[in-house]
Amino acid sequence: RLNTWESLTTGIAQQAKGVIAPKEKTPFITFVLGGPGSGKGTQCIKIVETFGFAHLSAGDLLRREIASKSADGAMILNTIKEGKIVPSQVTVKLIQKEMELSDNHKFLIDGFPRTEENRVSFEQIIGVEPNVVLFFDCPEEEMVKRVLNRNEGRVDDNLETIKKRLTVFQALSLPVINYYSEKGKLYTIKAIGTEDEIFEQVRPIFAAFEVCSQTVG
Ligand SMILES: Nc1ncnc2c1ncn2[C@@H]1O[C@H](COP(=O)(O)OP(=O)(O)OP(=O)(O)O)[C@@H](O)[C@H]1O
Ligand SMILES: Nc1ccn([C@H]2C[C@H](O)[C@@H](COP(=O)(O)O)O2)c(=O)n1
Ligand SMILES: [Mg+2]
Repeated sequence: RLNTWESLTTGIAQQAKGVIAPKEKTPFITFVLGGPGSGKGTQCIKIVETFGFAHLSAGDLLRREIASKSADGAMILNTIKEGKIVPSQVTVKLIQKEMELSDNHKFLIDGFPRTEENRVSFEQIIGVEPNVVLFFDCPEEEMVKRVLNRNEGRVDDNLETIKKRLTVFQALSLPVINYYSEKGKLYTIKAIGTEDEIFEQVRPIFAAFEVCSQTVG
């Protein structure tokens, strides 16, 4: 059986379904990390507009499962309300499905990996490592202010859950960020200022990769 890496590269999964042309380009994967409210989703929209990535938000995929009342929906809802992390197998399978369905080869995977278990599970199931890891580094006070002002009706946008999410971020997500720093893949963005000012730190990172891919051919 082909793993996702092979099927993404060759497009055989899509060809078998007879709907999408073979994928000729190697996947380019960016993980987008940062605490709750650090501005990941906001900046992903700008990256998509400017650089044509497919945006896969792990949180959005999990919320979609809740809304569709799938078998895992109730468990996911309780986990998110508690500010905890959904078992990796569930989240990675949702990401895998989206990657296989996409006809893009450039993926922004937003809010993932949140834990070492997430990270290892992605490597085992998808069989590939990220090319770039972005870290939106934002002071806690600012993150809390932004989340409380977000007003999108999210079940986790309340002070009690935000405090739990910040604790989980410090304990479980920072080690993942340190791991990628040691691997030389981490790009840290100072996530304060206006959305446009922050994007001006993000833009050159992807612009450099665009130049590289054009040079290589
Ligand atoms: N630079 C900024 N200045 C002020 N507000 C911002 C800025 N960037 C984003 N916001 C706002 O802050 C809130 C949180 O942003 P966003 O949803 O992008 O964060 P996130 O990192 O995706 O959070 P989460 O992990 O909870 O999904 C949103 O209401 C957004 O409009
Ligand atoms: N890798 C992930 C991503 C998200 N979740 C759960 C727990 C988060 O608090 C919630 C919301 O995610 P966000 O929209 O803030 O990225 O979804 C998870 O368990 N694992
Ligand atoms: Mg988000």
